[in-house]
Amino acid sequence: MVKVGVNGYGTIGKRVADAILKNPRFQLVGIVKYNPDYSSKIAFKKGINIYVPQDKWRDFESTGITPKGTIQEFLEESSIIIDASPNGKGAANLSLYKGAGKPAIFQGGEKPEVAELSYSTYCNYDEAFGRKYLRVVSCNTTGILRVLCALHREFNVKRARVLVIRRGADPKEDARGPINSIKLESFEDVSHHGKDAMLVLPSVKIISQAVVVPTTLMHVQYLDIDVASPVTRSQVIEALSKHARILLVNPKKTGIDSTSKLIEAARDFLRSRNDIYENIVFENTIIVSDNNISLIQAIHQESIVVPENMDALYAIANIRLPFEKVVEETDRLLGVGGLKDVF
Ligand SMILES: NC(=O)C1=CN([C@@H]2O[C@H](COP(=O)(O)OP(=O)(O)OC[C@H]3O[C@@H](n4cnc5c(N)ncnc54)[C@H](O)[C@@H]3O)[C@@H](O)[C@H]2O)C=CC1
Ligand SMILES: O=C(OP(=O)(O)O)[C@H](O)COP(=O)(O)O
Repeated sequence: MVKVGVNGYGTIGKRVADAILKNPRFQLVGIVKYNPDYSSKIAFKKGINIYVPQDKWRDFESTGITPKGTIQEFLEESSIIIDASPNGKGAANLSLYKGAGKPAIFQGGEKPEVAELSYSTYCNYDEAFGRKYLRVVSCNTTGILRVLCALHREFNVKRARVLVIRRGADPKEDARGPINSIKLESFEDVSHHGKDAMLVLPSVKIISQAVVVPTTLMHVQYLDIDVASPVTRSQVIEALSKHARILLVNPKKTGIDSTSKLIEAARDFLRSRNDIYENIVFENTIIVSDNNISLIQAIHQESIVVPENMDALYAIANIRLPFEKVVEETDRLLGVGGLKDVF
């Protein structure tokens, strides 16, 4: 078993740690926690090893948590690190990983330069082998790239424009906003998603813009895509349906026409943490005209990148399986696609 450590146990780190626990190819060495908060206590009670900064050791002990070791020991005992630290902190952590000679997978909140390759399974899985540092692109970018690369495999995508309607905060982030506003994501003309997506899929011209809305459940995206030659709507539906990580939902049949109902369905389905690993494409919104395709999809920001982090582990651990096999294995262990039965 390949020994994997998770540095940072927030929204992404706790989900990736749980995914590692489900996969017999990998052993979760433990997590690094920086404060003895409620999530440290829950992880400790679940039997997960907790590594801490040396100067925080007593704080953890005084709340009843016995650390397994220090960050230095975490680095020594892990063969691969998944860095799930807050935006920008991964770049500082890189020197720790380099010092310990350990490969690492970073998240999309880091600048691309943190890693050798910005990564998204449906697009550049094969390029990830032999790399020491990978960066799984952000949640919106992952959602965009899954659709673009699923279509690119069949129809040769030429250009895409994307409007990202971005959630304001994750459910636990009670200090973020906006509260009563729809806000431009930045002062720039475009958002980072298109530029990021082009690092992974350079042959396609991708432009994105984003607004931020007062909701915590999911992002919503509008994609407008040109392919090389005319296609039909049924060809597009067939191409998207080939992939378990893209789920078509028909609002007329299911009554699901919102992010809140999607999350409720995931809750009722007893998905852990009501996670939705799949892009949810609203089937009625797929419009195809000649060589142009447009659609609206919802992306569960807290969990969408978990499958891609797991696939990236195979590549960085040099477990050389074909694309289809690694995707099937990750999806089966996480239960990706299971929601299809209820939609
Ligand atoms: N939350 C989301 O919707 C998504 C986040 N991401 C990316 O994943 C990364 C992590 O984001 P979240 O899990 O949301 O953050 P988070 O704030 O929920 O969790 C980060 C955790 O890292 C810990 N930490 C603090 N200093 C650290 C350090 N120096 N090194 C390692 N960990 C440290 C924090 O205590 C916290 O528990 C970011 O790059 C973010 O952009 C990607 C996709 C979706
Ligand atoms: O990767 C995400 O969004 P993004 O794809 O819009 O950059 C996550 O929702 C994290 O966003 P945050 O940096 O607002 O916490």
